[in-house]
Amino acid sequence: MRAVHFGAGNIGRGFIGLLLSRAGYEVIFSDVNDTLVSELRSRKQYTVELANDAKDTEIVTNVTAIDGKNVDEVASAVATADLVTTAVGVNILKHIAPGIAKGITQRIADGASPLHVIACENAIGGSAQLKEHVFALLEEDVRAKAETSIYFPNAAVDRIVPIQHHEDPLHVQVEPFYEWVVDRSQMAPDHAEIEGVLYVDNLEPYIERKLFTVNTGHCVAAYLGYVAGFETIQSAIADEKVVASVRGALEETGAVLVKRFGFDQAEHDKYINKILGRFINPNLTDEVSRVGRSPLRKLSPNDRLVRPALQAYEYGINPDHLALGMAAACKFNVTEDPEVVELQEAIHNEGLAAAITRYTSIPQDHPVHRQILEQYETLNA
Ligand SMILES: NC(=O)c1ccc[n+]([C@@H]2O[C@H](COP(=O)([O-])OP(=O)(O)OC[C@H]3O[C@@H](n4cnc5c(N)ncnc54)[C@H](O)[C@@H]3O)[C@@H](O)[C@H]2O)c1
Ligand SMILES: O=P(O)(O)OC[C@@H](O)[C@@H](O)[C@H](O)[C@H](O)CO
Repeated sequence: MRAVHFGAGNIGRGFIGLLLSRAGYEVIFSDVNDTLVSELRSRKQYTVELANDAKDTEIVTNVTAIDGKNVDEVASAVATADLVTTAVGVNILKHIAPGIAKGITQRIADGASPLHVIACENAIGGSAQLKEHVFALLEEDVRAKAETSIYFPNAAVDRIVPIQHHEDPLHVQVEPFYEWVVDRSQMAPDHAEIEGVLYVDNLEPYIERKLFTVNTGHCVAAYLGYVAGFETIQSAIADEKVVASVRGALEETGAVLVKRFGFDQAEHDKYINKILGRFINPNLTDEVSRVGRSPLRKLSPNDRLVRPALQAYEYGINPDHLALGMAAACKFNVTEDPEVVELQEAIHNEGLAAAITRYTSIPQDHPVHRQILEQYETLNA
């Protein structure tokens, strides 16, 4: 069995590639990073190290790579693959769509078997977004056939993999915990199961619980940690004020999740504590610059801050800590990040109120908008 996985980065090597290799797939990574591609091609294996006290390691074998910049090479790999997965970043999905579309066109012409394409990105409906990009590039007759033979089940993936700083560019350190949940209702009826993946009939509670707990808590810690002068999540979360605000934000998203999905409150409280424990992991060093990266994506209407804050408001839950997180995002000034530069320029040129509306879509007369401005003033003070 062959899997083509887009993105040989942290989660690609440290989680998806590892699980697919363990499950018996030959994993063909497609990446635009020449070093990663040539190292994977020549060595055909790499090491994953667990961030536990024993620093356990596992060698991932049966892997190789192709140049993601070469659309024909990508298309040929997709045309003959048994599975396609991605972990490139949700904003990059449109850039990998041409190779996937060309590969689907080839495999349909060859009469190949049905295919699952699973986007493992931090987003609601990641695979559905990829499908839209891909289908927009297909000829009408191919699109009609692809509708019944190419499946794009949505997924939720959870494993903290920081930026790596090792001599070996392939070595990757990961936290011990992982969870990969795939929406079975969007798959072919006789689909093969990957060991280690949880298949569910309704992904919504899983993806929202993950995104609005792990990722909401993470980015609130990153933004408030940055404002308080901390460089890592581990040092930020050790600060009493930061952790109290993170917990506050997770109580707000938790109240929304309990109402929306009927989760048991006590179970959800345990889930929150478990997530906070993962953030603290002393064997990991996770920089606030990574966790807060792409603030415009994180401030967008369907993402980890705005969506639960507006849902909270609708339910009569005060999203004060989420507003604080959004205010802190507006102070996140890691200038190597193009989204930070754009946000800071917008704040400078249009003013904070207009910039918040532009990126969050929250109108200026909305009470949550007012809360963000108030929290920004609190941070100034
Ligand atoms: N790191 C984590 O803790 C974590 C956990 C869960 C989910 N995620 C999600 O996984 C995705 C990847 O995150 P990451 O941390 O691994 O990022 P990363 O930057 O380490 O990896 C992304 C990889 O994609 C490659 N890439 C970029 N453009 C490409 C293209 N056109 N074709 C092929 N490859 C391309 C990059 O070169 C890089 O190697 C994101 O959506 C992220 O939200 C990350
Ligand atoms: O990858 P992002 O930028 O969406 O979010 C940054 C982190 O919160 C994220 O990568 C987590 O480490 C991960 O989602 C844990 O499962």
